[in-house]
Amino acid sequence: MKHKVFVDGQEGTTGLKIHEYLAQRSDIEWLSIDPEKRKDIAERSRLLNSADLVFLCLPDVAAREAVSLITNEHTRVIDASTAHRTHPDWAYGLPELSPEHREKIKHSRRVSVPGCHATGFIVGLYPLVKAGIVPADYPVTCTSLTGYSGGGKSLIKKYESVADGGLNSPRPYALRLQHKHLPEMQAVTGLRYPPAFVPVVANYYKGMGVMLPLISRLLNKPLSAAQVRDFFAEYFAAEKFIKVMPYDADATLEEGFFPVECCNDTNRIELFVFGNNEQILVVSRFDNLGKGASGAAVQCMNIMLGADEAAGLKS
Ligand SMILES: NC(=O)C1=CN([C@@H]2O[C@H](COP(=O)(O)OP(=O)(O)OC[C@H]3O[C@@H](n4cnc5c(N)ncnc54)[C@H](OP(=O)(O)O)[C@@H]3O)[C@@H](O)[C@H]2O)C=CC1
Ligand SMILES: CC(=O)N[C@@H](CCC(=O)OP(=O)(O)O)C(=O)O
Repeated sequence: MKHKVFVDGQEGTTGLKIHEYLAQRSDIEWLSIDPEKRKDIAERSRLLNSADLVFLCLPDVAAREAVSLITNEHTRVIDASTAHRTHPDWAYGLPELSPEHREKIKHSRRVSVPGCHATGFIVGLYPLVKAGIVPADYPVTCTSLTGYSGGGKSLIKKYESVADGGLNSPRPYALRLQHKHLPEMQAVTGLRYPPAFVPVVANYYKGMGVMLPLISRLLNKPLSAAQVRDFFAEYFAAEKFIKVMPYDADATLEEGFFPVECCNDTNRIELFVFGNNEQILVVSRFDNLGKGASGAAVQCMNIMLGADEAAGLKS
């Protein structure tokens, strides 16, 4: 039996990528919308209600609207937007966090795909808070480097338009420290206060490095960087898409510099721990359009449909 799948927002960055992932799948019947009608509410509504599963690859407002257009009990939804990530009735689409997260995704009719920055942050912090190593009131800071495709069609156009130019150097943004991923970062990890989070976008297409510094003596259990690395290795041992890198990871650097594009075109997160007995730096590296968006959405779909979780995805 084929599963009928519709992507609302099929012409966008995330939607096109999902199509790429699913085009060769023999278990999927693709319901396509006439590009001319992609914002026609009646046509969207017809397709949303005809599908077994829909991906919402839309701005938040349009994603909320799409959900309101679904009037049957059957259609299952995977939303790539920020709209439902902390909604208690929605599953958070990061199955690697715990068996409970994976189970909730499997049985849910509504799944929200994590934000790209949030993905790297939560993978590095959730296990440490859960184990009581990082206290819930820890003063967490984070800096995250992303390629410009993270900003969707409009940012891609801006970076790639010769006329605009002038975007060569990295640009920190969300400097009011109120980035839209903060609610999920705080809610999913169980932190008492939101982190001080600074994203930086730079002039390359895709690839992320999310950096989370910790000070050992401020932890509940003052582990060294090497011990934190071993903790992660055990925590994620069974996970196909999370690769905990060796502690002594200098060999993976380029003359001391950290390359952020090494996981591009995969659904893999590489988790590094650098540092010493006092200072710890947790870094996650992944493709913002892979595990940071479309790859994660397809992984959730696989879980929901009872298919091989890794089907069509590169680890
Ligand atoms: N890019 C990334 O790395 C990530 C993106 N996301 C999230 O996924 C969602 C999609 O992002 P992305 O693909 O990058 O965005 P894009 O801007 O590239 O694509 C969004 C698409 O939605 C279409 N659209 C807008 N409004 C409507 C509407 N009312 N009805 C139907 N279609 C509509 C747009 O149409 P048009 O073609 O006319 O512009 C466009 O094709 C966003 O919420 C984003 O925040 C999440 C994680 C990472
Ligand atoms: C470079 C850039 O602008 N990136 C986007 C994040 C992309 C993403 O994860 O968006 P969602 O929150 O919708 O998932 C931003 O920081 O807003």
